[in-house]
Amino acid sequence: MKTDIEIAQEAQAARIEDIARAESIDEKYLEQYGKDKAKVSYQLLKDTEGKPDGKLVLVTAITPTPAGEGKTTTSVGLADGLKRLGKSVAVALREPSLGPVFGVKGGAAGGGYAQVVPMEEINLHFTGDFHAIGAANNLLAALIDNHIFQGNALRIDDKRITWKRAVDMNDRQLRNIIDGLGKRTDGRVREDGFEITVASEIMAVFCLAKDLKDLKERLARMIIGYNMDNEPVTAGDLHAEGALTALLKDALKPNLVQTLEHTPAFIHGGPFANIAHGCNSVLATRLALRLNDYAVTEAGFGADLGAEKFIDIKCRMTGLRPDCAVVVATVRALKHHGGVDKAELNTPNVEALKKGLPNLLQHVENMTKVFGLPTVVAINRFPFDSEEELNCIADECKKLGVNVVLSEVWAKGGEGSEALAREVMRLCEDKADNHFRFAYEDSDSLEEKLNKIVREVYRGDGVVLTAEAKKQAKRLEELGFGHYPVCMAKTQFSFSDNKNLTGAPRGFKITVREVKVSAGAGFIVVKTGDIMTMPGLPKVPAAEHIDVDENGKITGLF
Ligand SMILES: Nc1ncnc2c1ncn2[C@@H]1O[C@H](COP(=O)(O)OP(=O)(O)O)[C@@H](O)[C@H]1O
Ligand SMILES: O=COP(=O)(O)O
Ligand SMILES: [Mg+2]
Repeated sequence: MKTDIEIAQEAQAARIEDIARAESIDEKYLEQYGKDKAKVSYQLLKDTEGKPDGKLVLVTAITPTPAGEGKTTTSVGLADGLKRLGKSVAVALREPSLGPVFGVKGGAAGGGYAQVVPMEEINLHFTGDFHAIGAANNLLAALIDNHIFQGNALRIDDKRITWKRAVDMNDRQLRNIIDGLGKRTDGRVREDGFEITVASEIMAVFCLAKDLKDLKERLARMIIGYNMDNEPVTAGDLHAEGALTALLKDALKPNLVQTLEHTPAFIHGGPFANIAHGCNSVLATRLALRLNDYAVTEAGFGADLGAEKFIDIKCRMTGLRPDCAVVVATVRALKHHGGVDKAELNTPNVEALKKGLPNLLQHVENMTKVFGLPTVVAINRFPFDSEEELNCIADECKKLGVNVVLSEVWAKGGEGSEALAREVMRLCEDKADNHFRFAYEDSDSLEEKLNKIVREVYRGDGVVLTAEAKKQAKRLEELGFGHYPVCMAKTQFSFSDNKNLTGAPRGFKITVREVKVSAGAGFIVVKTGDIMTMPGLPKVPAAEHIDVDENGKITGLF
């Protein structure tokens, strides 16, 4: 079997202007970045106002193993399958972060014969959006410290600066730092720290902004910390929003590339779903919907994270509504939830598989009952899955009335998802079965929102706020942010806040240790357990297996 990068490098991609033409994107909206990448002006959305949108398909998954269970791969393959059935379709995905690319997980361009191309460029610098977001984040950080150095007219309390510096890398060494060292003219000494760019509030603002004006207004509202009277200080107070918007103006245009089967792919923005809201930009989703009968989009990690935030944050803010949901499940992840060690996941084990099924069933119940969406389980077939294991999942699901289809997109591309594509089309057409709802209401208090998510989605016994978190929550409600939706920052490896509690755990509480408002993004970030916004590299980083030959050909990217 060829590697992902070998398959991608052998691909005969169409010229990006031909992909755009097939999407009826007039060349006046298209800015090419080479022969196989382009940006599409958001003006196209304004100029096609009133044109009906296509159907929105949300792809989520069960609680993943660290390698991931194939949401991106399935999203790409499903879009290819819908195209094979004659539908106009696009896939809308997030841009990969260099953290996982050089860390554990690898790239985020799909896999096998269900990939977006040019895979190396998409996984590395792409069109520079993350660099622009990082620069904007760090310009604001520099303006904060410079304001203090130049006399601190806003009386910023340097013990209450909530704004972090950012870099798109897994670098634990930068989590907690002291800077401003040196001579008096070298700055003011203070505790500081970095978060990974995908956790920056600017990334969230970028992904939720509906146009350039909204982007700038949101940037101005971002709270960077508090003054000596514990009053919020915003980026607008520092007159930063104009410069930040200048840095982001071009990045805000969604990127257009293609799948191996020349299906259009809008790839834009990249928040992780454990430490951020986990969805690609609203602009990219809207473009995919406006130009096609179907838009297939992914929300990160398991349905307890990405799908919950897609619904309770992105849909709540935009009015978007999924027409159906696809829950990706794998034999290996179900065996993992059945207690099998990583080294044994390729060994057939039906008993363990059955023990892991409750994790799948809980995610399916959440999508159908908590969020009211027509749902299908896509079993993402891996090479070492046995027929007996695959039949076991299908039989158990059917016994419980769970809709399930086998997906073979990794091995076969779009041909491997035609059955899934047909089921998705059926679910989207059957509006009677769509009872979309949020997990909580705007009017719920912050603690009520948290308890509804933990009890209804995670099936926990509720939340416990530390004394510090309680103080922060009270202050945010006093400041009028209590009606904001919440963005749960939680481990992706468990419904609980303990990554070792696999399967469908019960009898646990979620400990909230920090509550911080992202006033520009319009939600409250709730840090649980020991979740961190600056991941670290593993013992053997993927970076060690990446190389480039004398002709510039990259190997080892996956
Ligand atoms: N059916 C499959 N067989 C083999 N490898 C797969 C399959 N599906 C996905 N992968 C690989 O697993 C990893 C995670 O896939 P991805 O689609 O990124 O998952 P997610 O989006 O859920 O994190 C990628 O390296 C991808 O190539
Ligand atoms: O935010 C995480 O996204 P994936 O689940 O696609 O890795
Ligand atoms: Mg993915």
